[in-house]
Amino acid sequence: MIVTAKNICCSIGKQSVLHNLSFECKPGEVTVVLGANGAGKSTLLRILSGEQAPSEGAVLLNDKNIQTIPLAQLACCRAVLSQQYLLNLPFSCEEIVMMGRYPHFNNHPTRNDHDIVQQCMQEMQVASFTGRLYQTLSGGEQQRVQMARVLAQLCDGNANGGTGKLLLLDEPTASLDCLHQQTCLQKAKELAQLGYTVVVILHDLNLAAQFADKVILLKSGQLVKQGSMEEVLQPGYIAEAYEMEVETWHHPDYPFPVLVPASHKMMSVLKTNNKNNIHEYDSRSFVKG
Ligand SMILES: Nc1ncnc2c1ncn2[C@@H]1O[C@H](COP(=O)(O)OP(=O)(O)OP(=O)(O)O)[C@@H](O)[C@H]1O
Repeated sequence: MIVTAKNICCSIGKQSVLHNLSFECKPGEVTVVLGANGAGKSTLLRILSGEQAPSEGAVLLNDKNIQTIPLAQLACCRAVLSQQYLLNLPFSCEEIVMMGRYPHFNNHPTRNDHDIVQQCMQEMQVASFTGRLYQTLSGGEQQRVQMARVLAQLCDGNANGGTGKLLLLDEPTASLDCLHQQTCLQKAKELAQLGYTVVVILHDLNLAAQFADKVILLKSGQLVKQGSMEEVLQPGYIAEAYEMEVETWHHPDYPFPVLVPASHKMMSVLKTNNKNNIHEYDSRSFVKG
């Protein structure tokens, strides 16, 4: 599914939150939205999901204005992981994941729905929480259950094709440990490779470097830069968006750069090329093991 944002503007009261944003998110790609706190990332995601209408401009899904697509139809092809889920009712974990299947059945879930719930719980490593009350889980465990729910919403069982599906994730790794950050974004990448269109808000520049095909970098609701990961994750653009200096390090064994705050230099293991603020490791300086 091609997602086209056309001249998106959003005002809340007198505050202009998003200014004239235009971009395209394509199937097969993970698009990462970056920007400082308050830059407008979550507002943009709500507009891309159809939950909120822009003040001006439009979001098109395969050339169709998302605001004209019936909710029941939208729920079968796009899933959203929001930042926070406050829940006061005593649902079990599998009941939460089953909520992702609600758009797909009328009164009772089928065997296929139950199978998909189990499969998605296994993929997010939450199958062992079956029978547990959701509220009794830790923050990161709850986040993984919510991720299983959005996967279940878009899953179509054995076929598992991704054509025509849109996955929107707002800081999916915020509460996750480093292993589960990798599991979660690896899953997002796999789904993109199956043909899903995936949009992820992240704060960690290094996770963005590792998983993004495309990056949209915002500052105060305006586009700083959009393009491939290599084009956008440049010290100059990062400084503009975050008012923080970073350095970009490259290692010959890794296809993506490492971004570090400029104050934390490891001069002993670096060969410095200050011209572009880019550093290259001397790999012989590292001892494996
Ligand atoms: N309902 C609202 N009423 C007033 N201001 C709002 C409302 N929703 C968002 N804003 C403001 O709009 C701006 C963008 O908010 P948004 O949540 O999109 O930022 P964000 O980039 O997702 O931030 P963060 O990284 O902190 O999650 C912020 O300044 C926020 O205070």
